[in-house]
Amino acid sequence: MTAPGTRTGAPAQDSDDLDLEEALALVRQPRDDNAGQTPAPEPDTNGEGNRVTPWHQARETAARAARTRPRRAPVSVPLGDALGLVLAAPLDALTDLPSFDTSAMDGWAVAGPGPWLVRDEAVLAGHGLPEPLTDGEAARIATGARIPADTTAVLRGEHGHTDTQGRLHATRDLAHGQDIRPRGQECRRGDQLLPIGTLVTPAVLGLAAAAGYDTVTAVPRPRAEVLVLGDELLTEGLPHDGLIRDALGPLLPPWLHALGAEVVAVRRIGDDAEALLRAVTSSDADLIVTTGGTAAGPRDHVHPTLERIGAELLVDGVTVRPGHPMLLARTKDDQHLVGLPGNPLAAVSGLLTLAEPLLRTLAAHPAPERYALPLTEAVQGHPHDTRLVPVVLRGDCAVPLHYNGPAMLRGVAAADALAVVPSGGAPQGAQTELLDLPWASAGIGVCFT
Ligand SMILES: Nc1nc2c(c(=O)[nH]1)N[C@H]1C(S)=C(S)[C@@H](COP(=O)(O)OP(=O)(O)OC[C@H]3O[C@@H](n4cnc5c(N)ncnc54)[C@H](O)[C@@H]3O)O[C@H]1N2
Ligand code: MOO
Repeated sequence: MTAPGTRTGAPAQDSDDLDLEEALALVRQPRDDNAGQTPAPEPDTNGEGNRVTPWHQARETAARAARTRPRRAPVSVPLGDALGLVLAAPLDALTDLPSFDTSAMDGWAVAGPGPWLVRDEAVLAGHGLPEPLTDGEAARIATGARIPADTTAVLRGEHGHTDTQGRLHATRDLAHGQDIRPRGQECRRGDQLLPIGTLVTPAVLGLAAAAGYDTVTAVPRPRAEVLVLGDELLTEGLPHDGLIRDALGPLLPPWLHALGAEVVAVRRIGDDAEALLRAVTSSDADLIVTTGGTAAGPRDHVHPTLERIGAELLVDGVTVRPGHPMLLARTKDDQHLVGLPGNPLAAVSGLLTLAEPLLRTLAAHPAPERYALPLTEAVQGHPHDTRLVPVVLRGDCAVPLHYNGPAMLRGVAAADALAVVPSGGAPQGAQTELLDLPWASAGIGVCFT
């Protein structure tokens, strides 16, 4: 990645403590009313007195957590379902490619020097072996058709003409072997075309099919289960009477899929501690993702549930805004739970901070290249936490978006990436690390099917 951004000296007010309008204006008009004051000391505990994890470290912990368990056995997957998986076995050619000598052009297969007598029957692609040519003979041939035995070259249609006696003449010099693709030109049967660990892209699917595969051997998608908590959530219609629409039920499954997971279930648990306990203990998913209930309110059941089942808390709070109450726990030897905060942008922050590295390891995806771009505007920082701020990419710059409050999706819905703004903020022009969003990256994540 390019050099990280310079930090501004001006500590900023925590965006969570600002009122709505101030929060909206944060990026537009960086505040400097704290300039010159001593920054608040770095807090290292959450509300429970436990250590919180720095943002970069939280991502590394999540990536490493999944390495402690054996990877699930490779699976054989039909080509139509393999997009976005990673090869668990090398792709060795099952055939020579091309598998027979083939014409590279529409024209005539010719034998020996011209002029040639043209045979009546044409040679078409997809047909059986044509009759051999005799010296001085030509046959009309299509691109991709099998070359008749004893053919010395293919003359392109635009480079030949027939005279009044029906003899074919070349209008250009014709080299021996010209426009014949010999069998095995691209590979021989058994050649390794792609190594283990290759991401299955559309091009890989095409190559696998060409090389004779109906299925590929791949790392299976890790199975994820989503548990949506909260009694206040509606699944349809307009918000009313203090109830709001569930934004995370629709957001998470396709996003998790883009991160490499197979979402096996989405369950709505409400604020029912016993239902949450049952759902967690009965799940055989590799990853359970909960939404809401991470804080310490009377209805926040995630921590007590993890305590009841003796789960190991690997990350309990992260120095990132939004999303700092996010958590990662090991619930069984081969199962993790990511607790996403209920505020929707905070949940996105948790998804990218904890679920993405964990799933990346489980799915054997390569880590994305870290990169940075300059910001078109200064971005206000948190005094001691990293901020994740939605941006759009324009040319070689990142343009911060304004609707970036923890409860807002308006910014991220228009964004290409999240800017990783260090504590203290980033001035205009600062090179700032970016996390691409799956629909905007050039990677396979763009495929949501
Ligand atoms: N006393 C404190 N209160 C809070 C703190 C704190 O440090 N001390 N942290 C705040 C922060 S920051 C966040 S983030 C939230 C985290 O809360 P929870 O994870 O416990 O989430 P809930 O309380 O269940 O919900 C928070 C908020 O989000 C709405 N929500 C929940 N689920 C959804 C959903 N699926 N779709 C749309 N919106 C959802 C919910 O209605 C609440 O408005 O805690 C703060 N409080
Ligand atoms: O800052 Mo919370 O973590 O609202 O998202």
